[in-house]
Amino acid sequence: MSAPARLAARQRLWVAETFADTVQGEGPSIGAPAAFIRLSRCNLTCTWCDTPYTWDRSRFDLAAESRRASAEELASWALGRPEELVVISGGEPLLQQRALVPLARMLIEAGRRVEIETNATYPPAAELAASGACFNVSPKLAGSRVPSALRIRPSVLEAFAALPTPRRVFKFVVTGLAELDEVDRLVARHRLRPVWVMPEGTTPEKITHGLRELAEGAATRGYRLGARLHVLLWGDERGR
Ligand SMILES: Nc1nc2[nH]cc(C(=O)O)c2c(=O)[nH]1
Ligand code: SF4
Ligand SMILES: [Mg+2]
Repeated sequence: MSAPARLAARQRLWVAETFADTVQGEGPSIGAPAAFIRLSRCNLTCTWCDTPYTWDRSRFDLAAESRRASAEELASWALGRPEELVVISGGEPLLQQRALVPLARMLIEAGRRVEIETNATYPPAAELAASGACFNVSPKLAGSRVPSALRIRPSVLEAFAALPTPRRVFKFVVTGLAELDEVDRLVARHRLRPVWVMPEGTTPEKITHGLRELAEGAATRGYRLGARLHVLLWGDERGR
């Protein structure tokens, strides 16, 4: 490793948890065995968020819910695992994207695939986009109850849309059939393709019900239906 690379590898990130022995539950790699690095902190406050321990100071002690770890330490944990896919989620991982660059690079150089889950409010830095990581870009809808100006950033959507197709997909958590019209408007306005929609929910029953509700509307629009497979398998279990 060169001296600048060694320095970069020492950059530290706020981490909520690392876990493996699971599958990527969302998006194009659904079903793939995956190791997860969940970063702490988020800039949004979605009502239905299933990881409030990464951001909600009113309910959680974030100092107790997170630790600082270097990019090198996190890469070494993931490279000690057999899973080929490493998913970096949060929280909002792009809040810490400077330190994500060396992490993504180390993983990809070692032959891993990296997917970054993002809420589409921060544009990807050129170095991160060039690292070979793929982005599962998930803009939030009105059902999140986050004010529109905070959750929809047109220039960010356009920056992701400008990346080569295999590097990013757009993914929407939908709380009901009516929200597909809102997805349509965003998709048309910012030319977002390919699109995955998946039902909101933290129980297998709710996901199954949501899938049935969305199936026809998604197919008509040419959207892919995503299950949130980990919820079908393990419900709301943490670390899955
Ligand atoms: N298995 C599993 N797959 C996931 N894909 C995206 C997740 C996320 O929390 O962003 C997630 C998660 O929490 N678990
Ligand atoms: S953007 Fe994601 S992590 Fe942040 S509050 Fe919304 S659902 Fe939770
Ligand atoms: Mg999750």
